[in-house]
Amino acid sequence: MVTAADQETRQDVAWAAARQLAHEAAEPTPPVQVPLGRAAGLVLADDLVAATPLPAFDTSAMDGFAVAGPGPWTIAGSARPGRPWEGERLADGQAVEISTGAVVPPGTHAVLPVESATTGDGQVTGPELPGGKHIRRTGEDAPAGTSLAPAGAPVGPALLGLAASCGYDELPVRRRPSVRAIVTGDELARHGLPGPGRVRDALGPLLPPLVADLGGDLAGLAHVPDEPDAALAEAVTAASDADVVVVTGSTSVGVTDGLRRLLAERDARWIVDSVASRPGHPALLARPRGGPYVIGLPGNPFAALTAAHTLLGPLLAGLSGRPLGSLPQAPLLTPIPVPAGRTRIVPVVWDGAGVRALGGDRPAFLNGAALGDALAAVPHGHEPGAAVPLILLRT
Ligand SMILES: Nc1nc2c(c(=O)[nH]1)N[C@H]1C(S)=C(S)[C@@H](COP(=O)(O)OP(=O)(O)OC[C@H]3O[C@@H](n4cnc5c(N)ncnc54)[C@H](O)[C@@H]3O)O[C@H]1N2
Ligand code: MOO
Repeated sequence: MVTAADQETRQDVAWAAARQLAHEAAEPTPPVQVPLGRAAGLVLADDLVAATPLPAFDTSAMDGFAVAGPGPWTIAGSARPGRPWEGERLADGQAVEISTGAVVPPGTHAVLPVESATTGDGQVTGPELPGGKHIRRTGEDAPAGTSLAPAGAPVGPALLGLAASCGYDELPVRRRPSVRAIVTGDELARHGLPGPGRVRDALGPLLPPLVADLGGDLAGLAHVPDEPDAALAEAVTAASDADVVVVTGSTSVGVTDGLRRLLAERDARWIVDSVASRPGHPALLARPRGGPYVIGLPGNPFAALTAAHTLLGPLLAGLSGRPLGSLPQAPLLTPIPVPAGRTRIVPVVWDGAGVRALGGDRPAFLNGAALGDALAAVPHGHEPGAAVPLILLRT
């Protein structure tokens, strides 16, 4: 439970509140206009509005005959996509051979599909059709001026196609925020087997795809020794061209964990200074005066992964103008003990009507997360079968 005093100090912030605070702290990057071909994966900076009615003209939904009045009908020409019928208005008793997607001539009552039509001697016959049958009317999908997607919507394949259908050549978007990562730890090895006093760096390989999944552009990743403190200070200064600096393995209170000392020296504004979650408790988010946002992820790899989803994901969403949205939920079928006042983050897999905890989730062990479909955020007092929020790990 977060008390008013905790909110003031930003310590032990409840897990859901930490996500919210990280999102709210972000000032969105400025909008830019980019050609459609470069907009995929970015976020709309403005509503996407239909400039014309959609469809923009009455169009045939079938290959067949546009007919006027009761049959039989005399065939008076043809209408093809991009090549409308040249007459002015179809008179009763007339028909025009028409293709799907062609302009429906004025005066048309309905389109008779070719499968229902009988032709001969320049005439066509067929069953009586209700007015408007097989005609897609102007503006039937959306009248001009309709807002089709709100600012903050991610630009995916369908949105790009929709924008093109509306006649857009460029879109107003926000660029992906840039991230620089600093991995600290004198014990870390980047190749070969772990052994006494020697830990393989798990976060160097984990961070680039994670940053991309969370909506950022990783501009660089540096390995920095624990001591002296000046090494971390220099690395953070060198990373200040990014929107966000992520530092791993320096969040705790030991002599080799200098991040909090550095943030104090730089008069940083605290946004989150530890989260009431397990793992990921020492995670932090602060902003030194005049510098980029700084996120501290715990050195334990699974703790770092959960903390990135808690703080980095929402911060990047806010920077790119995406709403935080509510998380999907599913019943968690496995009993999970959760200490009072904490949220446990556990890897889960889909299992029929709900999700099942996988295990393999001690703070330094990524086995469960490597195989999981999602991370479940489990509150204190959870009963098996009750729904919990999920952070999806696969799409
Ligand atoms: N007195 C206290 N000590 C600790 C506390 C505390 O509240 N009081 N919190 C513990 C928790 S919880 C965590 S999590 C860690 C966080 O520590 P740091 O972020 O400062 O990280 P380190 O101490 O450097 O490393 C912790 C652990 O993780 C290993 N590590 C570090 N980086 C990597 C990497 N890139 N790849 C793989 N493994 C890594 C490191 O060897 C340590 O074993 O603090 C606790 N202590
Ligand atoms: O909470 Mo730490 O983040 O246990 O590993």
